[in-house]
Parts: sequence; structure tokens; C-alpha cells
Amino acid sequence: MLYLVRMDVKIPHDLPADVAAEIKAREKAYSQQLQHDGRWPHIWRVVGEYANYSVFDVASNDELHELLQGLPLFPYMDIQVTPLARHPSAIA
Ligand SMILES: O=C(O)CC1=CCC(=O)O1
Repeated sequence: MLYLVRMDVKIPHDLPADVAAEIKAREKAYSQQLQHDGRWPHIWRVVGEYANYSVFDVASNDELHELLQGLPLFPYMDIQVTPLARHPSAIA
């Protein structure tokens, strides 16, 4: 199942810079692991915003929820999830 996910990152200004940097490093490693195993096939920066659009390819709503909850930046993000279905005009 495919899901379009928008993540808006809102790190509090009073979070110490070293703490923020450590969380971002863990976020990158977590994301890249899921990209390598195929469950996070796309991640794109939204131009001019601290946000991304991502596509997840997972087996269920529950699996997606587990993955999103495991994001180190999860406490500092607003997340919108759009489930995707095959378009009848799609050729691939
Ligand atoms: O910077 C972001 O958009 C948040 C994020 C998600 C995965 C990642 O590596 O950074």
C-alpha cells in the first residue's frame, strides 16, 4: 500500500542546538535505513519550507503508524497522511 505523507518540522527554538543536531542525525539514519529496505521510496524537500513530501510503501495503516511514530523528529512534526489508490488511467 502506498501513502503520500507530508511532514512539517517544528523544532522549538529553545531546544539546544546540540540536542537538535543529534535528533536530526538519528532521523537521517532512520530514514535512510527505510529507504534502503524499500519502505520509504521517495522523500522530497518542499521548496522554501522545513517540510517534506514522502511516499511510503508498507503493508498496512498500522505499519505506517509504527514507522512514523518511530521517527526521532516525531515529537516535533505535524504529519498528514494520504492513502493512495491506483488511478484508472495509469499505464504503469
Ligand atoms: O528534514 C525533514 O524533512 C525531516 C526528515 C525526515 C526524514 C529525514 O531524514 O529528515
